[in-house]
Amino acid sequence: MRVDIISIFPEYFAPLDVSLIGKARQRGLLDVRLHQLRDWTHDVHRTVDDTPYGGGPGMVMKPEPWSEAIDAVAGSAPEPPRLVVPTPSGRPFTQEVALAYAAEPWLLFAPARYEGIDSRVMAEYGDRLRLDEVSIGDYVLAGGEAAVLVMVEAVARLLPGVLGNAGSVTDDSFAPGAMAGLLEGPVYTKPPVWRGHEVPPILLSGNHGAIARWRRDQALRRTVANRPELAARLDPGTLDKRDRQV
Ligand SMILES: Nc1ccccc1-c1cnco1
Repeated sequence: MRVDIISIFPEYFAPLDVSLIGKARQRGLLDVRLHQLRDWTHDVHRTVDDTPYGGGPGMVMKPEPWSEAIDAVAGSAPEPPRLVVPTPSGRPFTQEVALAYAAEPWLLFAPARYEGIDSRVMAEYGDRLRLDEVSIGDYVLAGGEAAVLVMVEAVARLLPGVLGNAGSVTDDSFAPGAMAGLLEGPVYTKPPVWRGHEVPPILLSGNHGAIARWRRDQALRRTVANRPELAARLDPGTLDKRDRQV
């Protein structure tokens, strides 16, 4: 997968050089290319923003640098990238969206600063680049760069070969499968007793069926406690009679 990111802060993406993503790039599983938006400005101040038409606070990112940058990166490629614009007013970025992105050969992220990008840019590229405006959550960030980091990590870990233990993907909280729709429950490792806290004995029992049952009970409890709206959506058919006792 190729990932292009256009930003006025390309240095923000240094974390993509390390850990899981860094290794995936070194192994050729992921091709991340960073671009400085200001390289497509033509004034001495390398201006990328201006005051909003209609008045109001803040500044809006000008359309010209973005269109020149997107054209330079995506060009007239026969198979153009999918354009992803992080915005608080976008549709929710979910594991389902991450899975859809992981199936794309090429993503182009356009993180904005200020009050956002002139909306004519989205109108210009909406169809040809299959524009997706997405939000990573209901909170206010200073810009879309942090959201791009979140999305690139969520997507890259789904790519074949990136995660060492393929099981990790299928065991995800939000991945399809036996734990589908449930939050992950508590996890433990050695030592068996730490500061007087014992590991739940069931986990040392070697009874894999009972362990799976216990883990599902714990996941269900945590989901009901922390995300009742997810618990409410669970398919009754997936809740066996013991689940209903939780
Ligand atoms: N708050 C923001 C400001 C600028 C660009 C994206 C966001 C965003 C994305 N998801 C939540 O917030």
